[in-house]
Amino acid sequence: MFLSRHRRSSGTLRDSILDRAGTPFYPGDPHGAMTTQTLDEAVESTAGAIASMEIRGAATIAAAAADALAAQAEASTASDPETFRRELRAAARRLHETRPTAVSLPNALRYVLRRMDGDRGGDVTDVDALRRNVVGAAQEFDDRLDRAQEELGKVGANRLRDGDVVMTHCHSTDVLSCVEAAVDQGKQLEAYVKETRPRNQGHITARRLRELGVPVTLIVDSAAHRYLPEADHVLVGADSIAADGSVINKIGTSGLAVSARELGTPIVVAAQTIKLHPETLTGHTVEIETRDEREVVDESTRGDIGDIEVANPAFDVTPPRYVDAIVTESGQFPPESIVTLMRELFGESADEPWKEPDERITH
Ligand SMILES: O=C(COP(=O)(O)O)[C@H](O)[C@H](O)COP(=O)(O)O
Repeated sequence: MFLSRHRRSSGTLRDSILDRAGTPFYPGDPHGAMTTQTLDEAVESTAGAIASMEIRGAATIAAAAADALAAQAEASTASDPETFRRELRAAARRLHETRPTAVSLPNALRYVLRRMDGDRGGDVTDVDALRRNVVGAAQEFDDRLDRAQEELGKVGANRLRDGDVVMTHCHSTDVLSCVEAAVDQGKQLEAYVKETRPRNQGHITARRLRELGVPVTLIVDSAAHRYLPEADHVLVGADSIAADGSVINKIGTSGLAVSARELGTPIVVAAQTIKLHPETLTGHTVEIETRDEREVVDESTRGDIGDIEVANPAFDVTPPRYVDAIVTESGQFPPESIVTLMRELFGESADEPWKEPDERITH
């Protein structure tokens, strides 16, 4: 199915890493008792690929993390349930520490770990039953991601009319799903695609849109204001959505949204509900990742410029007043009402099942 291909562009990498055998348990684990156990190579490779952005984009990261937990479960040689559970928690911690901003990552880990004991609440005494639960939950998570992306695509497509021009920022598989559904309905669309410095994810979007038959004009980020009057919609994805409706997405989204509001162009955020950040319900803020300055200036340019600061935040926060609609698999919402959906899906608090029981705090 095409929708899976949106999200699984890192599939070759993921498939190859799932074949490899175990490596020594990672040294950062504070629990000395774990040092004789192993983290599967698939966990290490996936964590490395997420950190280096070979696997990137919130939905793709979430699917890769769930798959890595399944690989850990399949490879585990634990002889008793408590050792197995500790291994899975350690694998989840390794994945969790890779990138801080996309909440789809901890939400994926929560989904799988909460189902590890099935409905027996910690009483499972058989390692094989735990293994089956983890593998089954990871598969179920993947299937739900695919379905959610397909459903939200249909909702987003309803906002797009034949002949519309969209402007995009970064590369979002949720956004592409909306465009694909509109194209499937026979609508002709055109796109202005922002290149999205410093990593140029706009180039991926441009390629995918071309594959869908959408004519693309690639523009530098600073040309957005110049071309916005020709766009009918700004379409962006999200890494996290906070309880107040703020949207955390690739750096440059907030400036684009302010420009679009000024010029009267509607801003639509395409985001499956795994992008809702449950910890923001209790006042926590979303950490914005800062990445290496070499993404912005190469070493020879750095040498020429001399002794200056280079800042490279990967994401920014768009306040809800600049967002017209958040499109999810459960329908579209004004940003201010997303909190209701968040409470429905996550309750009032978010647990951290990757932590050892004695380290957990209630949010
Ligand atoms: O900001 C990015 C990617 O940032 P990075 O390239 O730094 O990971 C995307 O807009 C969201 O993750 C949504 O993507 P999706 O809709 O595919 O989940």
